[in-house]
Amino acid sequence: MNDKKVVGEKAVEYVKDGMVVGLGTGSTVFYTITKLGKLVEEGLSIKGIPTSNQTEKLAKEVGIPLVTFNEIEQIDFAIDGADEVDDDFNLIKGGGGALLREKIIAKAAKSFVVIADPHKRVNKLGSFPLPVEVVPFGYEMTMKHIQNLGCSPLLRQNNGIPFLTDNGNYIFDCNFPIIDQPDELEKNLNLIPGVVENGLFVGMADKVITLNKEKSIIINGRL
Ligand SMILES: O=C[C@H](O)[C@H](O)[C@H](O)COP(=O)(O)O
Repeated sequence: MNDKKVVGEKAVEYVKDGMVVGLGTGSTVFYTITKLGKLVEEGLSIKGIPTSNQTEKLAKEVGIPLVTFNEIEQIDFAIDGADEVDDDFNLIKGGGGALLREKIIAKAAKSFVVIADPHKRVNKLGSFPLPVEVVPFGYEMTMKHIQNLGCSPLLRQNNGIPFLTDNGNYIFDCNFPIIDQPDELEKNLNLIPGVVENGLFVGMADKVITLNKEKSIIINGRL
């Protein structure tokens, strides 16, 4: 079994009948959502709230009933992947461009569980370029302000056309040197006019499910 499947399916064990479940985005949580779909078919009663159009489509395909924010008071449990996880369980997310909705859902969840194959574990964040979502208006100027924080921002593109998030925004992938103070950087980025959100998730993960070198499941965190 591949690593993503192992951690992705492990997270499902925390999902209980009656829960509203935040459904993350990406190739790891794909396995979580697929497995949840099977359990729903067998009688598990949950409602999902998706973090992207891609996840909404997948959840519908596998038969998970979905809700929107106007139908719920809170999210019981959110499950998502990450691009990097540091020793303090801070994350870089947004490799797939879904960081804004992912952060809204993680923040709204009573518990937020991250599933990460071992390659995602780092001592300090920063090897993976940090995704920063910006509004298209004035993005050239927004880029300069981001650059002044000490990175080289690269506008994410597909065949020469700017990548658009589900929210109609652009993404800058920002190469910072090692990120020593992710909490400070997260705040400073979000103070720039034009920045909608950035992919630093600081102090948000309650639990991280990963594998050790021997491929045994390791579960760390606060839950
Ligand atoms: O925007 C995408 C998300 O933040 C993903 O959770 C992250 O990129 C990890 O994705 P994957 O599980 O495909 O590595």
